Amino acid sequence: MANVIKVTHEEDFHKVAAHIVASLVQTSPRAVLGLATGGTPVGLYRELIQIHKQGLVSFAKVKSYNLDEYAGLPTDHPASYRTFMNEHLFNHIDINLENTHVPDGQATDLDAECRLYDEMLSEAVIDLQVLGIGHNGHIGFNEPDDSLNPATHVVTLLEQTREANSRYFDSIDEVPAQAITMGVGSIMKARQILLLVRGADKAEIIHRAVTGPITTQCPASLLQLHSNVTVLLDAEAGRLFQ
Ligand SMILES: O=P(O)(O)OC[C@H]1O[C@](O)(CO)[C@@H](O)[C@@H]1O
Repeated sequence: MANVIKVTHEEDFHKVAAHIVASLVQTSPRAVLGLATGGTPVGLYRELIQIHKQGLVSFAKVKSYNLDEYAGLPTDHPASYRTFMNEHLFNHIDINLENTHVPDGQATDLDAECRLYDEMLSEAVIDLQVLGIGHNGHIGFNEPDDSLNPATHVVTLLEQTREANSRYFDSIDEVPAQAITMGVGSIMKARQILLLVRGADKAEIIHRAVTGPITTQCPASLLQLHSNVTVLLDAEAGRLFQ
């Protein structure tokens, strides 16, 4: 059963999330973080930058692994997840960029890139994996399906996901059709998971993921099998929880 935390005030959402991440790094300066992109963790990263600037936490020895990256998008494209991470976090803290890992969506052999990413992951246990959830229950880019791939793999994005993410592109036609994503096996291997969920439009899917059946049709529901999951909800996303 996940530890569900519901916050009333929006600003507290980001502060609580940042407190969880920063406390870990303060006690374990060599922590390995699994990081997520999307709109949800932007406030968390903003708070972490603040805490770092106040001299309260250093990321100098931290390693990070991101969940996913679009296939075929140049690394320096404004909507690439590498650009997202650099702009929203890495460029503003003392992390060594060489210790940050995002799958290379530009690799000519994407399957080989997936194997390489898995090899790196197998050498590093993720201490804390930050996650968001898609409207269809996806985590990373692991879309609902009859079966799920546990390892890093190339995924064809569902139309619904491309539509949701088109806000970062000039038009939906520019959203790549495919992405590389860490698999659910790698996600589940993290020692601790912090699932961040905001907004009324996520209320039903997060309720289903936490209290509904464990099914590959809602990849986030597999997190019910993990022993150390914190689900952080804002008031709107948590409206179906008592
Ligand atoms: O936080 P958002 O923008 O709603 O995105 C939710 C999820 O969708 C993804 O961006 C992938 O579409 C995930 O990386 C993220 O956790």
